[in-house]
Amino acid sequence: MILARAHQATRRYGEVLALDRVDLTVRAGELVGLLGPNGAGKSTLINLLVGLRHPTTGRVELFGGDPRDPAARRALGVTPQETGLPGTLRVGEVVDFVSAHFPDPVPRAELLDRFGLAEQARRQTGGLSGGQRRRLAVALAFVGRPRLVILDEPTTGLDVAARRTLWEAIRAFHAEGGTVLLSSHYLEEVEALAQRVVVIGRGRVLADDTVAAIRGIVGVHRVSFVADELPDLPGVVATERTDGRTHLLTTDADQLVRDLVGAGVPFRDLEVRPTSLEEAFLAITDGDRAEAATATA
Ligand SMILES: Nc1ncnc2c1ncn2[C@@H]1O[C@H](COP(=O)(O)OP(=O)(O)OP(=O)(O)O)[C@@H](O)[C@H]1O
Repeated sequence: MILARAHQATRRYGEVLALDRVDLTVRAGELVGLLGPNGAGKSTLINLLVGLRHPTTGRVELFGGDPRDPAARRALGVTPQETGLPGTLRVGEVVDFVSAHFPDPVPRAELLDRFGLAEQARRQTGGLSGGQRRRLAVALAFVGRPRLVILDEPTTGLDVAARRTLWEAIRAFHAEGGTVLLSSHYLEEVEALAQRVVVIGRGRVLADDTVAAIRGIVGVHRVSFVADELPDLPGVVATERTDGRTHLLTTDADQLVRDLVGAGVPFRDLEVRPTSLEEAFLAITDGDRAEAATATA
């Protein structure tokens, strides 16, 4: 079942083409990561899907209806990139205020506990740290037991521990059958949470696939080991040396290991792993940039 959909959605802001014929489908039960550099169009796409903006051309649907129709947004939870909280209200009061809009809200204590805010229930939101405020803003998206949650860069500005608390809460929601679309700059975050990744660059969808497949598009592996001297080896894309280890990036790890053995290199602690999503992401967006430069030329 499709919960949110963009079909050939284009959005212009004057001269700026923020989204260019974007197709995106989010099905029930999915956890989809929206990944892209600054200005790629992630927030614009999210704003179309949640009904804050309308496409210049093309179509968007939410639960089969028009996102600008409040009825279509009933089972939606959203945390935009920037949110404001009334500074003099206590955390618990803010939760109660939002809860009052829903027929069967998550109990206050349960929600705050899930987002690591139980101890802050009586604190005024104006006195919270930036990270605590952000966690509260994200928690509010979950109050009404939505079927679909859309989060625009939920963990921006959070430290490692706070980010992990948020990841756990998102994972728990997904494990209970919830659907999530989240945008992120943190490639590590998308890798940790999402099954599917949609990579956006300059308003276009560059890739829409599993994390493994996105890595596969680039197909680069990292072969690392400890060795002193290295002969010239074919098929090495890049060489790095850190902490006494040599890291070779290659498109054919099997052949590279055969070559190392064949050349009699006395290596130890061999490790072969796929490149991180971050490396894949940089390769895709660099490719896109190169393509654009060629087109311009
Ligand atoms: N209200 C607006 N008026 C004019 N241009 C806009 C507006 N909103 C966004 N843009 C432009 O549209 C493009 C896409 O912006 P958008 O905020 O969607 O990107 P993003 O991927 O969310 O970026 P970031 O990761 O920096 O939040 C950018 O060039 C941005 O400057």
